[in-house]
Formats: sequence, structure tokens, C-alpha cells
Amino acid sequence: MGASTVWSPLTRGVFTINSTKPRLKSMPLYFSLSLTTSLQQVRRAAAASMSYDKQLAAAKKAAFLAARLCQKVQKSLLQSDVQSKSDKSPVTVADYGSQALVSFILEKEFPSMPFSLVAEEDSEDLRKEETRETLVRIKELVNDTLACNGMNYISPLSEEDVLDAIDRGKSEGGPHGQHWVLDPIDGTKGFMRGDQYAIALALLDEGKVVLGVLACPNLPLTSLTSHDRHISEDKVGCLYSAQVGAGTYVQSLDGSPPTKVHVSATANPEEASIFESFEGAHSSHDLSSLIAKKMGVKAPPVRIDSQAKYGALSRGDGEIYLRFPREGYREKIWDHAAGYMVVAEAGGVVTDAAGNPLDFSSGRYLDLDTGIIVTNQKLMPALSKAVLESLKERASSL
Ligand SMILES: Nc1ncnc2c1ncn2[C@@H]1O[C@H](COP(=O)(O)O)[C@@H](O)[C@H]1OP(=O)(O)O
Ligand SMILES: [Mg+2]
Ligand SMILES: [Mg+2]
Ligand SMILES: [Mg+2]
Repeated sequence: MGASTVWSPLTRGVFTINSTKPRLKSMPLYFSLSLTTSLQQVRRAAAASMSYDKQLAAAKKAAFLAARLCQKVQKSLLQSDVQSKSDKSPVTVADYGSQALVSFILEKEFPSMPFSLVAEEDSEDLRKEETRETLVRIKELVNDTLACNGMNYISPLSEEDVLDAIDRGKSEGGPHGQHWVLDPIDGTKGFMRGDQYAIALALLDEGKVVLGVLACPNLPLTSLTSHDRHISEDKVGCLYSAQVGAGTYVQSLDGSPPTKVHVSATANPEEASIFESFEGAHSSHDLSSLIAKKMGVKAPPVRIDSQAKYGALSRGDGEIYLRFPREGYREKIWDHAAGYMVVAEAGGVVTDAAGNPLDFSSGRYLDLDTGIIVTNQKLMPALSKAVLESLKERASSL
């Protein structure tokens, strides 16, 4: 392990922790170890007790601007906006534009802090000659979004600025220091279909998620499962924000004041409903229906794309979110960090299939057991039991 630069909440300055720093020759090993441990304890305690108000305000601003950019692209989604990446997943100018914008804004907001961003996209394909036109389009989109949202005091970005901003997202994250975590468009398939997607932004401090913001431009302001949807039925666009120890709030992307949300209090599985991926290739629908049957859930599953599921669950639109990707698929931290915070601060529980908490501290990937399950505290015991039984049953039938 090498040196890691840490922004200290205590000193509001930057200091460097070097895990391999030589001990004083005369310093006994136990003293050196206990010094390291207490330094870590001080840093963790500071993270838990500090306020992330400034970072949260910046994250909301960045996610809001990215949402505006994405809305503009989704409106005029043309075939030429879609490229093929080596992994064949569709990447649009909005993915790149959103990442460039968020990266640029966050770095500008905290000029005296070291900037670390773990984000999904990189600029490799965009640096090729044949994608020059796409790059120009992205640059224009980013600059238009800044100018149209009262930020014309910022000088326009060049193509190189855009590429650099995208590539700031290459950080490996990890257990020390602060790292932003970004999915510039979560649910690209939903975005392309005109359905749900989210801009998902979180902050890690000492390996723990300390804030999360989810901009969901197509999510209705009223409950997805409400039987009383009339007046505001057509109003969409939610901005969720959560900070450790301070609860979860939602507001309209058009600027309504934030309202505190809480997960559903339902304890009866018969009254619960389940969220799962729209895409059957992203999560096993069969396993979800087996779990639902075992729990006695009566309602049909609600299938929506992206971390909008976490947002909907945090305000009680439904009680359970199940995610069981195909074997071998490795979850990335940007696909869950913001959603996790939004649900956890609204009183919900997020674990892997074995009941372990998610560990966001070990790099770009989440290493976990089989799948991710999310619900309220009352339903978790029944859900865990049904999940374990269903997994066992599935394994024995293979
Ligand atoms: N084969 C896959 N299995 C599971 N998840 C996937 C797969 N391919 C992409 N994803 C990611 O799953 C998430 C969306 O899943 P869902 O909408 O079903 O909840 C997105 O983060 C998406 O990435 P992306 O951010 O590129 O859209
Ligand atoms: Mg993707
Ligand atoms: Mg994603
Ligand atoms: Mg994405």
C-alpha cells in the first residue's frame, strides 16, 4: 500500500497518510501500530460526526445540471447518438456529457481539495478520429447546459477539457480519503427506451457512503403504486438527496422545496410489492417470483430501470427490491452507492443475499454474495429467509 492523500474534516486541510511510512528506529512496533489504529479511529469518528452539507449542495447542483443535459438528449434521441462500446453496451452522448459535467462541476466547487472520482465511463472511444463529431456534440451540450442554467460565468469547455473531465473518473476509490462515485446515466437501456433512468452520485469517506443524490428525470412525483393519481399524474422529475445521519429528502427537479421521505412501514408481506429490473438479463425474474411466492407477496412485480427503484422504495412506493444478476456478473459501486444511501437514510435496509452489508471500500467493484436485497426493517427477516430458501431450491434444481 502506498500513500493516500486525505482531506481532513478536522483541519479542513489536506494531509497525507502513508501506510508504508518508516517507523522511527526507536519506536516500538506496538506503539507504531496503535498510532495507526488510533489515526484510523479518529478519521472514522470524524467522518461519522461531520456535516457534508457543502458536498451535498454541490452534488445536488451537479446532478441537477446532468439531468437537464440528459433530458435534452432524450428528447431528441437520434440513432447517431448511440455508439457501440467494446462491451456492446449502448453509450450515448448523454452518458459522456453527464459524466463530463458532473466531474467538471465537482472539481470546480472544491478547488483546494484533492479530487477523486470513481465513474463508469472513460474517454478512450471518444479520442478516436471517427468519433470527433460526437465529441463536438458533447462539448456543445455541456456548454449549452452550463449557459442555460445560469452558469455562463464559467468559460466554455474545450474538447480537451471535456475529455479530461471524463477521465477524472478513473479513480480506484478505496478505504481511505474521500471519493465521489458516479453513474452518469444509470439504466442506459431505460434511457434509450424513453423510460426510467437516474444520475447517481455518492460520496465515500473512509470507505463509507456518506451522501447520495439520485436525479430521476422521468420518475413521477406521486407514488408509482398510488391508486389516487390524478392532479399531478403527468408531473415527473425527482431529485433525491441523503446525508449520513440526516435523513432522505425528495424534491421536484423543477425546484419544489425538499420533503423528508421514509420507507413503507408495512410488516405484512401480503400487502407488499416488489421492484425488480425491467431487463430480465439484469436480474432473474424467475428467482424474484419464487421469493415472492414464498413470502406470500400478492401484487405483481413492478419493473423499472435503474436506481430509480431505490428512490421509489425510499418514499414507500413499494417495499422490496430484488436484484439477482447472472452468475459471474460483478456489481460496480456506482450502481448502488447513491441508491443505498437514499434507502438507508429513509429507514430501509440494503444487504447482499447472505445478509451482509454492502462494502463500498474495496475499489470499483462490489464483492458480494449472489445478489442484493432491499426492504424495510420489519420485512427483512421474512425476506432473508425466503431468499435463502429460494437460492437453495434453485441450486438443487440445476
Ligand atoms: N448484464 C447485466 N447484468 C446486470 N446489470 C447490468 C448488466 N448490464 C448492465 N447492467 C447495469 O445494471 C443497471 C441497470 O439495471 P436495471 O435498470 O435493470 O436496474 C445499470 O447500472 C446497468 O448499467 P448502466 O449504468 O450502463 O445502465
Ligand atoms: Mg453502462
Ligand atoms: Mg449503472
Ligand atoms: Mg451508466
